[in-house]
Amino acid sequence: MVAQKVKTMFQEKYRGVGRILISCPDRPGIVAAVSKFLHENGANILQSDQYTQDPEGGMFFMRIEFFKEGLEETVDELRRAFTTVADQFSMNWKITLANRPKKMVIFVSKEDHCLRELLWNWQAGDLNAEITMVISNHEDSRELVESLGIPYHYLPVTPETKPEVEKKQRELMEGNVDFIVLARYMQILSSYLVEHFRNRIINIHHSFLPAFIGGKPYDQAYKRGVKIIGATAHYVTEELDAGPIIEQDVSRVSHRDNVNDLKKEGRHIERIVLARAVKWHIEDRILVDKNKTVVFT
Ligand SMILES: Nc1nc2c(c(=O)[nH]1)N[C@@H](CN(C=O)c1ccc(C(=O)N[C@@H](CCC(=O)O)C(=O)O)cc1)CN2
Repeated sequence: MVAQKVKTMFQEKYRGVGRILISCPDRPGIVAAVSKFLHENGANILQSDQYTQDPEGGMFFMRIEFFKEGLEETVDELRRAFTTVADQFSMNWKITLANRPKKMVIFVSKEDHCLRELLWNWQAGDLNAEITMVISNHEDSRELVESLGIPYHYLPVTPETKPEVEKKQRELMEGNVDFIVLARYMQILSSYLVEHFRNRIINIHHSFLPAFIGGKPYDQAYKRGVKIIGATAHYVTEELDAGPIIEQDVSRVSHRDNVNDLKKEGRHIERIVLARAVKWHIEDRILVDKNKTVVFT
């Protein structure tokens, strides 16, 4: 069973590995205090990244990956102990377990190239996640998804039924989701979902934002006569395609390309950009600062 094989592999590979993600007002002594805390609590730093916006007094961002024997059994005690350091520096922080797979729910409509990329990466063992279900407003991907033993929920949507459908989506995911990926899901989410999953819904927009927001971006790009097309992975906010950007990439096109040529080239970029963003989210590499991100790759 693919799911169990993926889960077991990561549990062994990342046993005892934890991550601390921190954002706080910058001031001297933060790195020293966090390093001292980890040393005093029997943890060994494996990787440390930090970034300060403005030495004159901006925000400070940090991601530390560490090893501590028996972490899985003592992580709650470590979190309680860290509050002293966190309070001293007014930190926004979290400590996560690298070997606990995040529960990922994928939303898809008819276009399945991004879904397929995520499933392929997951099967290959590159995504430490448990795909707990796929939700779609079309039946097209049911056979593919269920062939991998993943539950598939078909929930057609109209403007009139959207509120009750979103309520059903929330009910289906309850207790079974850490984050959502919109893999070319062509429905605008209401604040009912967006607020509940703040900075935990990743969308792939098929343009190089902020260009060509909204529907049919390739048609917009073709009409504009662009020489570059792109894709953008971002966290979903109430405002369409305006959330914190996580990853982008581009590709050259020319006057010889029609709209379908743009879409065909665009599908390659969309898949790669979304997979990168999902992997970074799973690995706790993304910190959100207002409407921007800091990504520690
Ligand atoms: N609250 C948000 N929801 C969604 C976002 C977002 O940024 N905020 N991104 C979109 C993805 N998207 C482009 O990438 C997009 C999807 C759908 C539409 C749209 O006009 N949908 C219509 C219905 C269209 C149909 O039924 O075929 C609608 O929802 O009324 C525009 C852009 C995902 N959701």
